[in-house]
Amino acid sequence: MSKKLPLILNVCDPGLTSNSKNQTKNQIFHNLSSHAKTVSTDMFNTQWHALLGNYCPDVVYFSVLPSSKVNIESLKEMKNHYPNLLVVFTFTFSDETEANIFSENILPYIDIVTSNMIDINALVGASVDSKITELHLLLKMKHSSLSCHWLIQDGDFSVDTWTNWLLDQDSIVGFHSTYLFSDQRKKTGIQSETSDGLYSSFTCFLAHGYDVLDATTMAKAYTKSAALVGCPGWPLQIENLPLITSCINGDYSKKIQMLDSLKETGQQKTDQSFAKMDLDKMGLYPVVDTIDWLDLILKQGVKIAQLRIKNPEDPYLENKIQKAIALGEKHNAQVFINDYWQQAILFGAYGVHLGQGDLDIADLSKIQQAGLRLGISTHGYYEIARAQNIQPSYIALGHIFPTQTKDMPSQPQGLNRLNHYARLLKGKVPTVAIGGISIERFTDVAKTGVDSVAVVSAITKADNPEEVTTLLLSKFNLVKAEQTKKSVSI
Ligand SMILES: Cc1ncc(COP(=O)(O)OP(=O)(O)O)c(N)n1
Ligand SMILES: Cc1ncsc1CCOP(=O)(O)O
Ligand SMILES: [Mg+2]
Repeated sequence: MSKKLPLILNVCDPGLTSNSKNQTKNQIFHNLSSHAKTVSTDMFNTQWHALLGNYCPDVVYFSVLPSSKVNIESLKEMKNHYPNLLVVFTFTFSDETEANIFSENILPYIDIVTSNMIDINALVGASVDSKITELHLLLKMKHSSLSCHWLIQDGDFSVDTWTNWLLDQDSIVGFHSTYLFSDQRKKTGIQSETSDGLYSSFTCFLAHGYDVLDATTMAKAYTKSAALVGCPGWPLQIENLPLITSCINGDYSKKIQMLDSLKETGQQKTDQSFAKMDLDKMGLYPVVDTIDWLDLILKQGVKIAQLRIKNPEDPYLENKIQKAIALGEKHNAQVFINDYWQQAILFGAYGVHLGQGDLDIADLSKIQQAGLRLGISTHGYYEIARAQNIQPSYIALGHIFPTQTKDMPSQPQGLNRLNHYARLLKGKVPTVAIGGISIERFTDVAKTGVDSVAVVSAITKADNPEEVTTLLLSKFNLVKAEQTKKSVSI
């Protein structure tokens, strides 16, 4: 059965429903495997109920229109009937009256406002050269009770850098793309990132079910490849991912901000990259919590594994970490220590695995300078872009399927997304898939092209763990052999 394509209800000014701007938008929707139904504001105002009933859109996108053209009652009723329906609104400032209508009547029903810096500055009465932190403060003061996101487009022609800011009540995230007047760019003749392209692709990714951070990251990658090659498809080039900076009051550490700002000031990528993995020793990646388990799997020929002890009060923690390192050396295997980066440095581990929260407290420069490998957990495009800034030894992608082993705040990614991530990162940084990977699902996961497949319960809950370990090792080798055969015959 074919999957229904995401649908966007595109509401715009009556005179603009069939103009060339809308054709460009429709092309973007098409390139990104979405459908759009374009209607005028008049039609939305009078027939929103029937439109929503007939088309069941994933996102309603108010693209080019003055705020005063939207019937507030229709908008309000729609949001009351469909509270989970995402509403994106592109705000353009024309005069104070329009701005007041937008702030007072429209904004309460909008999930994401897309706009450019000049219009948002005008909306809140900020000067044109105000810093993003000042703008954030003014927005918070003016709209303190609101929980929507603001995606703001900014650009600097003089350095050919195009920045988007994603603001909410608590954080500012910057997404920067630099073109440096590239030759490819000159060929396409596209002078700047077009905000229409950015907002339309952003809306598409939302309709596909990505969250605002992932959708912004992907829209930046999409518009960058559009400027470079003209008419791109799904974002599959890691070079086009934006540089992510300036997370304040958010979840991210000063350490990562420091790495980001080092990059911003032109620090060479290679200066900070973490030690490399031995790719030939990736493959089945068991994650276990005791030395006995580690011993068992390494004896079966596993060459990459992790010691993951979740009790920091374990009285034998240091002893176990030392034993894990020694076992790795004995079996010539790449053994990672989960979480305890200081002990891993102290005892000379092969590598450390850190999740997004761990990155807040770890000293990444110390890990890198000690020559340890670093693996980082990610759960989508935004975190992949951030992890890529850090240049880790591998990027873990998860969780792929529902798992009983760890409480996950995010949704399972599924094989389709994993396929895209694996293609995006192939040849750039080694990848590890993790989460809910059973014996039955193992081959399909390996076939996505990831370098390693991490499992916990598939081995630790098995009746015969030794047998399952050898089975999974051979399953991985089989897929790898088929992939090598294919790449040779192409
Ligand atoms: C290979 C691999 N991928 C992901 C994780 C999860 O790390 P994290 O998000 O820090 O969660 P904990 O494992 O610490 O609970 C991992 N350990 N290994
Ligand atoms: C540690 C971890 N990180 C993301 S999912 C997961 C647990 C995976 O365990 P299982 O293979 O049993 O689903
Ligand atoms: Mg962790």
